[in-house]
Amino acid sequence: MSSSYWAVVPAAGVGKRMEADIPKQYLPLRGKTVIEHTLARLLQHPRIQAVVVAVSSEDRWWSGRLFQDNERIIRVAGGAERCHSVCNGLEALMSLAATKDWILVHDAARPCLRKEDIDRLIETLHDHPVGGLLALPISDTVKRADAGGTVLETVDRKGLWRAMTPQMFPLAKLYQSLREAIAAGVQVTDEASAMEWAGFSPRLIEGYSDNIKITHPQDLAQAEVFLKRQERGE
Ligand SMILES: Nc1ccn([C@@H]2O[C@H](COP(=O)(O)OP(=O)(O)OP(=O)(O)O)[C@@H](O)[C@H]2O)c(=O)n1
Ligand SMILES: C[C@](O)(CO)[C@H](O)COP(=O)(O)O
Repeated sequence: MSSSYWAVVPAAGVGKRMEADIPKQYLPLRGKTVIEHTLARLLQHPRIQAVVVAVSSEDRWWSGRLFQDNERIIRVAGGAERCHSVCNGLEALMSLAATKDWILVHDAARPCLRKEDIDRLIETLHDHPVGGLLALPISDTVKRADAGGTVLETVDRKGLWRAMTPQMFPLAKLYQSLREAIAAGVQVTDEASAMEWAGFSPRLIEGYSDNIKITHPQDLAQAEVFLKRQERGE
């Protein structure tokens, strides 16, 4: 029997680095909010059953959004860190999905995700023993610096990639790995690092470079440009 595909969207952050008055996932972007673009990209994909969104309990912006009454959107409480928010989403799916169903975890702050990238993840990983994630090989020279910005060393970039999302793993394995890594005090900044800690080797899949995470103020204008280009079919 073929597996189903579900999405978990961590959307409970405050966006400190964005230096905005509201959480960055609710900032305006080409006539909608950032999160509305992100959720639309996932909901429009025919293979994705439903999207579990982790929203902060202090969130004042979610209610009244376009998706509030969408039956393919399940809201759960966010957590103190991104990994806790994702864990809460996975916990909700444990009573809805099969243990081997594939979960695509995607940041609310990445609104430029293309259907082709979701297609590539599913086509490449649907029968993979572990799962994997979208990523970009690093093409710049990489420096390590001290807190004051003084270069300490140039890092060999051979084999180095930047992780993006979605990150796609089987529900039960991901949920268990994430909970155990968190319990062990591991710094878990993405789902793949929890799977790696559990001894699995995720597969990296090169994605589009416009799948940026809106993190700093200038990223919003960049996302505007990328969405405009995508609308023109570029
Ligand atoms: N406790 C948290 C923290 C972050 N996130 C989500 O995880 C994604 C990626 O995290 P990041 O870009 O770090 O968002 P913030 O934590 O909001 O940003 P900052 O670190 O600048 O505050 C975002 O969609 C964010 O909403 C979450 O669901 N729960
Ligand atoms: C998951 C992620 O987007 C992969 O690059 C990244 O780790 C999120 O990090 P953040 O510090 O929570 O933005």
